[in-house]
Amino acid sequence: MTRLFNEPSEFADEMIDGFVAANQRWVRRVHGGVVRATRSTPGRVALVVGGGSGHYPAFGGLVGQGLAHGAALGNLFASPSWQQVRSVARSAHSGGGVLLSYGNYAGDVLNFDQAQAKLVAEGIETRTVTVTDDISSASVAEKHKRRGIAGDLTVFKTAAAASDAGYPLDEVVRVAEKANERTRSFGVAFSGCSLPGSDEPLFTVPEGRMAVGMGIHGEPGIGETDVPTANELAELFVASLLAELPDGVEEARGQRVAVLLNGLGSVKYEELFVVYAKVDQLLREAGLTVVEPEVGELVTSFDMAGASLTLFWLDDELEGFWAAPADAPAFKKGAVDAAERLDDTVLEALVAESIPPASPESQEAARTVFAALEAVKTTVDENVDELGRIDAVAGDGDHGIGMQRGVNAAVAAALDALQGGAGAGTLLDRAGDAWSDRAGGTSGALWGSALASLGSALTDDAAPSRRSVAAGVAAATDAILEFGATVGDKTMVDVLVPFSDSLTSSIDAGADLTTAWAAAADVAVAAAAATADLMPKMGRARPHAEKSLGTPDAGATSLGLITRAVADVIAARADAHRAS
Ligand SMILES: Nc1ncnc2c1ncn2[C@@H]1O[C@H](COP(=O)(O)OP(=O)(O)O)[C@@H](O)[C@H]1O
Ligand SMILES: O=C(COP(=O)(O)O)[C@@H](O)CO
Repeated sequence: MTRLFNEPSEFADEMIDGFVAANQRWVRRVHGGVVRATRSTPGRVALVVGGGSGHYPAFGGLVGQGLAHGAALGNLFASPSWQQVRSVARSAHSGGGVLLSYGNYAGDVLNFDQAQAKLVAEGIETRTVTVTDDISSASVAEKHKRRGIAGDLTVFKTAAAASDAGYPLDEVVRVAEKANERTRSFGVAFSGCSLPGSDEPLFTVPEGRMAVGMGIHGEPGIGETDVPTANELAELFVASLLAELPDGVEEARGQRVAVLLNGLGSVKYEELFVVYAKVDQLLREAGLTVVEPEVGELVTSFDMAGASLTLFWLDDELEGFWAAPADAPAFKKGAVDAAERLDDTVLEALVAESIPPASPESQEAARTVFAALEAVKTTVDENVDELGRIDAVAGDGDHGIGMQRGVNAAVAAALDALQGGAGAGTLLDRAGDAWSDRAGGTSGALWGSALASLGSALTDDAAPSRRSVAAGVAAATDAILEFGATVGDKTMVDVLVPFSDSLTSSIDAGADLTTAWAAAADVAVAAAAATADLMPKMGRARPHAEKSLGTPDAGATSLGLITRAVADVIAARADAHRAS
């Protein structure tokens, strides 16, 4: 369990502060994460990595010469927001384009993809390679769906070395994709982990048992056995990984492999070395040549007890890049050339954007929107634990705190906008931007997009009409549907679509906004409860499908609660107008 923390909600930020203070030789803080403290050669590809915090040395510990140029650092076990990724990429870019690389998790994909689209739109050539090395997480036929674990390191290391060799972006992508195809990992866990301030572990493994193939956020594995001896574990690791050769490798005998034996958080280095002795012996007996192995903590899962083995099947090109020098806080190899240190100028200072002019009617509407956001905040605060509990049944238990982080930031940004004279459109746009930036994860990206779309529909020009509100909700629904879920997948879409349909049809039938919204909120709350009967098909909950039957979806539940809270604000405003 985590013993040392101050305010749990501040843990990730305080951890990054300390990490940067202790590693100024290598890294500098930027909005959203860290970048190298040394100047990169102009025109070289910038490798930007990232993911949730709680996996140190992934991802900040892997920033430095010969490794990543920058890392976007999310909250604990939650992906960074697209704004964080974009900010780190802008700061790391030195004219040769950007390669985004990270483990294949739903929230990360969603946010890194959005960041990529924004970077491309502003003229920075950007590509992505996701890491999919965990062979327990999907079959070979679906290997593109696999999660990324310790294999992050081999992909990042070789991509960075290719960039240092002057390869252009297309070629760095080719090397990273080849490295990913040739990297295979297999992990086991002996205990779960507890996040700071939590009374309950996020997940557990029964005493004396070993979860085979469990993921680094407690995603279920492929089986459970009694805890084996160190030699038996080595045998399991090696046999499992030799049973699946990557494309382009016909037989194991005669191959050269880099080997990573990774501790997941609270297994001692000494234990790892005992396991490694047998791993090394077994690989040599199988006719493999081991090249520059690594034993230690490379990608962890907070204080989880467990380990993983990674085989990186080398060819001449990959071996050269694997062996190339690197100098990062948590990973060093050979000797890198001295590079010029950058000064401490704050990178990517957040420029406050001016508030565009708005009509008095839209400014008046902005006050109602602000009151609605405050009501959303109250509802989220009141339900934060329950939302976390629901999410923990099949997800990672952070939905409540993620929503809380998002709505707090949204209300603060909305207040700034209101004080600056914003109309309803701009206020919603600023609130959405702050929500996704601060919350990160899946729901942060979804809520950010939804508020921005609603804002575009309401504009700053006129008082919103009941028709423009319904059109705005429909636009927000379309924006969420862009993320790929459809009705029946057990997500917030199962609430948003019937809510929006009900609102539009009541208004088309002549209802006023108060009546139409209240009726639609009833539909939303009922639809949220009905998600209990569905099996999840998206996001973190997907692999836990059967566990989630009988429990509603967390994102659907919070949306149902929010529609009801906003209904009360709309009704109160209508009463006030009638009275005045
Ligand atoms: N593609 C998607 N489209 C719409 N909603 C989604 C999608 N993927 C996940 N969700 C919603 O996001 C919620 C998870 O949010 P949250 O727990 O805050 O994010 P994270 O999984 O990043 O921790 C789910 O309960 C579900 O309602
Ligand atoms: O947890 C992570 C990403 O999870 P999402 O739930 O998909 O946001 C992160 O730790 C891995 O980068």
